[in-house]
Amino acid sequence: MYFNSLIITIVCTPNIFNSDCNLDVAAYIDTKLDDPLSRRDDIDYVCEKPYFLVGNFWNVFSGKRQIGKHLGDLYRRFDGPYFGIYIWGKPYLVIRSPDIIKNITIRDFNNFDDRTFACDKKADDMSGNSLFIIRNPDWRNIRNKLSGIFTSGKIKSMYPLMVSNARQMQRYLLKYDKEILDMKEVSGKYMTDLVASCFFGIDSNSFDEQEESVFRIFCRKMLTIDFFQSFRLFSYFFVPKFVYLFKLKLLDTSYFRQIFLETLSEREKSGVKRNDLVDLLIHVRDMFSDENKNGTQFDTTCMVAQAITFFTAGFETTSNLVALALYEMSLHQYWQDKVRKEIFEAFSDDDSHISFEKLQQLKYLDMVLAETLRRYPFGPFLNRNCKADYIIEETGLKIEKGTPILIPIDGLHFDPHYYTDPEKFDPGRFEDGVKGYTNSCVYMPFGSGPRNCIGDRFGQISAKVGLVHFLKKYKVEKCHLTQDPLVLDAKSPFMTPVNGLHLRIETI
Ligand code: HEM
Repeated sequence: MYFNSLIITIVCTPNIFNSDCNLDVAAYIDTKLDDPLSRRDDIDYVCEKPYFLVGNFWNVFSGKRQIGKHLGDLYRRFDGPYFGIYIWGKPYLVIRSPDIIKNITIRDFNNFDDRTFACDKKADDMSGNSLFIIRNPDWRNIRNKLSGIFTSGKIKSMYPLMVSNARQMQRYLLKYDKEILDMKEVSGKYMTDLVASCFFGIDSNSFDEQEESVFRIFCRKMLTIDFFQSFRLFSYFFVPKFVYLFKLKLLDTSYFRQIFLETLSEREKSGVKRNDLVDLLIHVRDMFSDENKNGTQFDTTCMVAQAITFFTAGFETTSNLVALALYEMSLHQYWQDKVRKEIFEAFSDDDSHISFEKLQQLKYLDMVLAETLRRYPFGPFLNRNCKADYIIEETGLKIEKGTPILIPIDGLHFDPHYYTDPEKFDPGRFEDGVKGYTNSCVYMPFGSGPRNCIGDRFGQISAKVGLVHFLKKYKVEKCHLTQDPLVLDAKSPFMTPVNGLHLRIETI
């Protein structure tokens, strides 16, 4: 017992790393650790026994378990509305109850409107201005300005660009009839070209086999998780002090910044319009050019930061979704046939294209995507910072100001209370859509509340365009290189397969 307390004291000491660490919560969790799985009579609160420095994340830091799955494991070990864990000496409150999640992310959002990530404009003006990371009041100001950027109408005007990219993928695949391909790489190329044309206004020609596209090389480089990248990501997520101390940049985005600025200057000189994100951001910047309140002017730096954010937040998430949907359909041919039949029926008589409107009516494709996102939510947990002391009314627990909150999406998505036979790939469970599940906060692949994903519609439409064009011409099958069950990359904070996704493709 004494040893436990000693360890906890040492574990809590590295608050030098976390000036905003909430010591009261730490003390509260300490009192519970004599019997880590015990409960207090008055409140339903249990916590995990932490280890020196790594807290409850040894499996994650040692590369044994993907972070989302690890949080899911913890979720499954406990019941009750929440539990506590330590990460790098800092206490976190993990919420299990959908009702409390709803209150935190929606009803009482004003008290939880920031994420817990490091945000330092001086260390990194790109991530420091990014919508994903920026804190309030700046976030609210920028999100309001961007609210109209991904409406159905705006996405529709980018639809021809998306279709043109999907056709390039179709043509490229012709050469690989009856061969095994890494579909993660193919969907990566498709999404690279799509974001390059829709967000940066350039053709990146990733399917050109003569010479690898420079844009694609930089995309891959930026997203490769080596030791330093892991350290940087980890610091941004869990040890903000390192970011401020070492002036760490979240990502090396200098190439993308240069490309965006070149396109911007060309557009401004020529006045040419392409209905893409560059045009939309120019419009937002010009519309608010007079405003200079709160230091959140939407200037060129802020504009470039959003373009890079949309690119980083949208590219890998969507290409992952495309590849994983194909993977699941290769294992479940019944669903592949059902979706393909629906696609054939939706194409126009001349067989050349599917309209933007019809794309939205593909019910079985929607169900397959919803189920794929349930099984593999790219960002497997949400996080929120508690702005001021807050009482959970259901239980009376006081969450102290500054406490970081985690919402374990994997845990909820695989909870048999909410999903019958959760391990089974069953798109049929979404026959009536996802709304019921989303409203009750048990389905959150795009997050929850006002700080949810701003690009969810863009991501889903881009994925659908790619899949429709793929399935119209090709079948996918499992082969001897296909992982079954799928192995997730434990080194990545995101739910992405390790070593690609190899499938056999065949022309129809
Ligand atoms: C399948 C595709 C995608 C998935 C699964 C996904 C998932 C998510 C999740 C889980 C969040 C956190 C939400 C929260 O904390 O409540 C998020 C935020 C965000 N996503 Fe996505 N996303 C996808 C596509 C996109 C695309 C295509 C874009 C840009 C065009 C985008 C831009 C963003 C941004 C900017 C945020 C931060 C929003 C804010 O803080 O205001 N995402 N996304």
